[in-house]
Amino acid sequence: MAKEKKTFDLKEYPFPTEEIPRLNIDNPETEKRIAAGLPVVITDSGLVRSALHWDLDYLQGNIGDGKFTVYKSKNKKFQYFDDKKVDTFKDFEKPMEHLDLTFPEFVKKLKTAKPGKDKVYLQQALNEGVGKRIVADFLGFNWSWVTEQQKKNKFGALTSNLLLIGMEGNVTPAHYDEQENFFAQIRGYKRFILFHPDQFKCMYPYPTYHPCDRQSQVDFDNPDYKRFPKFKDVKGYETVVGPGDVLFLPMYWWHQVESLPDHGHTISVTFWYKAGPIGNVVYPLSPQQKVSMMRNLEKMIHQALNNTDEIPEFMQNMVLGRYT
Ligand SMILES: CCC[C@@H](CC(=O)O)C(=O)C(=O)O
Ligand SMILES: [Zn+2]
Repeated sequence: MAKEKKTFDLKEYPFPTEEIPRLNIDNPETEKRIAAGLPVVITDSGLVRSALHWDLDYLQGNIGDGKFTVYKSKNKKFQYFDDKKVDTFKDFEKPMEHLDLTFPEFVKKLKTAKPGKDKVYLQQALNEGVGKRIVADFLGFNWSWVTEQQKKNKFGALTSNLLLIGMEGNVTPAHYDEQENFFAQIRGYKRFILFHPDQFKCMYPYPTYHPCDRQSQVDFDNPDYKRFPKFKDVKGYETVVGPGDVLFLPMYWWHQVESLPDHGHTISVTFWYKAGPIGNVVYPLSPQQKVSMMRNLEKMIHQALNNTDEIPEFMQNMVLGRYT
């Protein structure tokens, strides 16, 4: 008997979205969508079956006494920034604070956080430092399936399995990644809002040399349509993933991710894969290839000018009145 469809009270955004298909791992459509670079929620994969019992107590008892990367945010947003680029932007204000905490210190902060006060988000790559029961759980992941997907789709190497433990209401604002991602949900519910790479023109990412490279400048809660007029034309896809669900999140697809309010803290694990080898170029170029080209051109101009202050005028001189 099919599981009754869970319904959620979701915040309305000012753009239309379509539902991302939820397909069983054995449905032939599932692998077709992965091969086509289309998002799909894969049910009954068992990818993280050996971790579905993970909760804060179990993890605290078994994950080890090392330090974990935890971000703290004054609001609900956890916008990634590249520390290595911070000093190229003197007046850059870090959107969140990086703490290194033991697991018990993290759990205490998570449990004592006051509504509307600081929120915390643990984001730590699973590595050999974890306790042996966690290692056993990790080895129990459905590696044969995900490795088969990696090979079939000619993905590059597995780069990391990031453990994510977020408070309800936490938001990772819209951005894209340059890796393929099988996102496994273990506990709680996360809303994913995705946009096709061809929506780049509506998403206005920061410049590549900015600490928030790959992140959209648009504040979804208060869009500035003067600065970002095309955002009003954006069209998205969305889904809510729950325990056992795996979302295939293709490289360069934009996504905003929210730990649903009123559903408790969330636990997730990512399976990030490098891009595969570039085959022969086929025209017309894909939106993903055009994003990659824009990135390379921006980086080249930044390097050649060797002065970030000169870049805006250089870019405008090249385009305004000539290609506009
Ligand atoms: C640091 C990674 C955060 C994650 C989104 C989320 O679960 O909050 C994401 O963006 C991804 O898996 O690509
Ligand atoms: Zn991401």
